[in-house]
Amino acid sequence: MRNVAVLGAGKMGQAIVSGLLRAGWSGESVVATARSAERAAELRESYGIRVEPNIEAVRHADVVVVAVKPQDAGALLEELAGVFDGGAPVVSICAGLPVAFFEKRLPDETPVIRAMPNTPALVDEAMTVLSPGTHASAAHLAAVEELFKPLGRTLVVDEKHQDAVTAISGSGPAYFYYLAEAMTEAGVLMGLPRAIAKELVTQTSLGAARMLRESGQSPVDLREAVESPAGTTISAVRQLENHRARSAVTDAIEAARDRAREIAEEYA
Ligand SMILES: NC(=O)C1=CN([C@@H]2O[C@H](COP(=O)(O)OP(=O)(O)OC[C@H]3O[C@@H](n4cnc5c(N)ncnc54)[C@H](O)[C@@H]3O)[C@@H](O)[C@H]2O)C=CC1
Ligand SMILES: O=C(O)[C@@H]1CCC=N1
Repeated sequence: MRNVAVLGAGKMGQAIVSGLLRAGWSGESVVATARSAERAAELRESYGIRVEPNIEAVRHADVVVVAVKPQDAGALLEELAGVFDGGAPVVSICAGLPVAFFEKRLPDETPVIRAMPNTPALVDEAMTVLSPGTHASAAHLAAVEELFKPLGRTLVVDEKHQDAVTAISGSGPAYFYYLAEAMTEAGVLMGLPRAIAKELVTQTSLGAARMLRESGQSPVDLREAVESPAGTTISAVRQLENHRARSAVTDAIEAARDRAREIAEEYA
């Protein structure tokens, strides 16, 4: 693939663009679209990429990434009707919207791939999960996977899992930031300077994430190794259990999954 078009380069689209450029794509090969002239200028200046109207952007694209909000996807596809011939694979990162939403609105046999990345793409640590649509061949899927690989890790799952994926890894960074915020505030409450509390939380998050990745141990084993008998950690964990934190996490993630399902129904 030589040319990629990112339609609707907002927060996630911009993260993808920045990752592609770090991976060696030239500014000439990446075209983005934006709704305002200010945003277009900002993208051109920051990344040296081309910013064009949607109908121009798709013309020479070898892959088209739809990165608008789900509620804007229908209007965007209407704009492309009669212009986009369906020759290039279309990758949707829209939460909730099924492959069928795109297949219904794009030319017959357009290869569509549903993808769920996350914002750590900005530091090449994204989790991107891909699901091929009806007309996406193994070659299309492999090419799109190659596109996302430099941004972090990739996985392929059946589309039926995408709402759960969205709830876990798509939204997931926000849950960690929420915990990081709460831990930092707790440090400040106990008298730590905010900058020190933040550094403690940040390094502890990184260390814990690397242990999960590199130790081969389960989260339970890793937690038990920190919990000394009658020690400090078990006292904290008892409070988390008392406050039903595990149940809150499960309910929160189910709510994200349910919202993805609602989005599909709202915009079908
Ligand atoms: N923010 C996140 O962490 C993640 C977001 N997503 C998905 O990515 C998509 C975008 O989300 P964000 O980047 O957070 O939203 P955003 O609002 O920052 O970006 C969307 C951009 O699309 C632009 N846009 C809308 N209609 C347009 C059109 N017709 N032509 C050109 N530009 C248009 C908007 O002006 C905006 O800049 C959503 O569908 C979301 O579900 C997926 C994974 C993670
Ligand atoms: O909150 C959202 O709807 C998007 C999808 C996953 C992350 N952000």
